Amino acid sequence: MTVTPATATPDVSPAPARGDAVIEVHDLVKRYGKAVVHDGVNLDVYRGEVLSIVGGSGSGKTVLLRQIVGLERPTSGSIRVFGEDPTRLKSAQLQALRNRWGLQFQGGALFSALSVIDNIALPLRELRALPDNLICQAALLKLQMVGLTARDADKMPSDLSGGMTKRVALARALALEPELLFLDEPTAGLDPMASDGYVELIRELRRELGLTVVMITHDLDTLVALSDRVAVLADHKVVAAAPIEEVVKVDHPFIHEYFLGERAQRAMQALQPASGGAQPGEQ
Ligand SMILES: Nc1ncnc2c1ncn2[C@@H]1O[C@H](COP(=O)(O)OP(=O)(O)OP(=O)(O)O)[C@@H](O)[C@H]1O
Repeated sequence: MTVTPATATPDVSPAPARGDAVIEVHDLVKRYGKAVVHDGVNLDVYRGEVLSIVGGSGSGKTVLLRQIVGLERPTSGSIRVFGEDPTRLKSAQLQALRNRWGLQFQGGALFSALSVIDNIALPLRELRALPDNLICQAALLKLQMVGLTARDADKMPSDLSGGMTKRVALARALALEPELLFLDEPTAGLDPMASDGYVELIRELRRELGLTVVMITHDLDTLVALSDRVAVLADHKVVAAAPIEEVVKVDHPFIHEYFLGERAQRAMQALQPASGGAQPGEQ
């Protein structure tokens, strides 16, 4: 694809819905004292899509995710996930809602004193709904799903490479068979091969499990390989939410800098059909 010079104005409307909206963020304002992080953020995430959030350092990507999953309260505005407002639910209802998503947060450390299999089994044990032998079997299945084997089950986190650690964290995020997966910088710190392997894994899981994925990433290769749409956070709002090909046409300084540099142009070449990069609507 040829990257067209930016011509349009900010605030591109979201692409047509591919499914119903799983996440709806409307007029979100978030302030810490006088410091404004979000000032009128609007964003919908549709069932089955991979939506990536990009933005400069400190633009509020993680704070947005933390509000969506109910770890922080918005100053004003509304957030709905599967039609529910996480900030207004009682703890049992919030837990039921949380069971519908998996989180792999940046530095989402494994518990160092627990083995790989016990880390993966933890969310299932917390539910107290299954006998332990079934929990172990379920955790083993998740381990295999992320490309590891039963031989890795008894390893301790300190024995794992960076790529394996991310895969175990992903297996734990998938333990409760979520419909929705949040990934914060999933490939940060991985070498290019491990990063490519991880991207391929997410693609397969998404295809096989029909997951909706919301991902924060600085890594353009990951962004291009996985995203159906990209939401750009700048000026305290979402200034574009659209397929990458449309986002790059938006006339905004951050978008110029981020998408139209030399490195970006190389990553964008992966969007050409022959390369097998993610095509909008790919399942
Ligand atoms: N609990 C908090 N109290 C006060 N300020 C906070 C708090 N959490 C985040 N912030 C501020 O909110 C802003 C957005 O932070 P956030 O971590 O969401 O940025 P980000 O876009 O994820 O950045 P990066 O790409 O560097 O990880 C930052 O200025 C940060 O200092």
